[in-house]
Amino acid sequence: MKNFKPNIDWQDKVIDIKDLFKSFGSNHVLRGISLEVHKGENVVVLGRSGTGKSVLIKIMVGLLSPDSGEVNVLGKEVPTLSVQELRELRLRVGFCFQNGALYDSMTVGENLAFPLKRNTPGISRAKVKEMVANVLDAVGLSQTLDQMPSELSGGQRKRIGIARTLILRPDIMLYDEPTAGLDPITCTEINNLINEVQQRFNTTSIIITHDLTCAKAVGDTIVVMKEGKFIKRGPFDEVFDSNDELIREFYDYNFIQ
Ligand SMILES: Nc1ncnc2c1ncn2[C@@H]1O[C@H](COP(=O)(O)OP(=O)(O)OP(=O)(O)O)[C@@H](O)[C@H]1O
Repeated sequence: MKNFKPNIDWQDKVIDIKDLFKSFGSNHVLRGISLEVHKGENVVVLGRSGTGKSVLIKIMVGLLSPDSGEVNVLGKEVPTLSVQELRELRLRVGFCFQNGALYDSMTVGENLAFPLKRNTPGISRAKVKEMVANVLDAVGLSQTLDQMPSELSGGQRKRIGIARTLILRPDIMLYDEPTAGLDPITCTEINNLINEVQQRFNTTSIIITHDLTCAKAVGDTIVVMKEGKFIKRGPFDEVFDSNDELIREFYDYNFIQ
């Protein structure tokens, strides 16, 4: 449970998706998805493998186009955007990859400086240094500045991956399976970090996961996806305090893993 009250603006829809459909040939992946995400809200998308979570995320940032439906992200109708406009949008939507996607040949500090230098032409060395130090402090890993990624634990790599996304100060953070492959204690640390990011930077986040413990710890709202549709939506306790056959099935599946 969170030890703070998230500052969510329920009037401000940062993501507004209506009746989204997407098929690949005869594979009908998204079958009428609607989703509202508000400023400052952590929304968890729970669903088994292959239900279309990644397809949904890709449509949100214009990497795939929908067959029909509306996709509004940060006030922009994504399917109508030009290549340049999509580039600008993607800078405001930070994607945290499952494995952190760090460059093995660069130190932690260089890994963090890289996106900053690439996306902020003319930024001074002093400013880069300051921002790298700030973001490392935010993820609690200041001591790793000069280390190589290979010297980090799995959990530390995840934290640095999050820091590397955070350094561009995105409006939206997308976390893809943030706790996959981690032991329970490290999972808790990552869940805490996701909450700290929400509290400290007031970002809006979408967290894709199969992990119910993670969903419970970080989600203000949980949406459960099954066969291309959202079958439930609400706070964790509401969604899982349910005798609904479909939800029980998901719950049982999760704990057998
Ligand atoms: N570019 C594509 N071309 C054709 N089919 C695709 C494409 N991208 C995804 N799919 C199909 O869409 C379905 C949903 O895939 P998706 O990757 O979104 O699942 P997921 O819910 O993210 O699963 P996981 O949790 O395993 O990552 C799958 O059947 C996949 O094969």
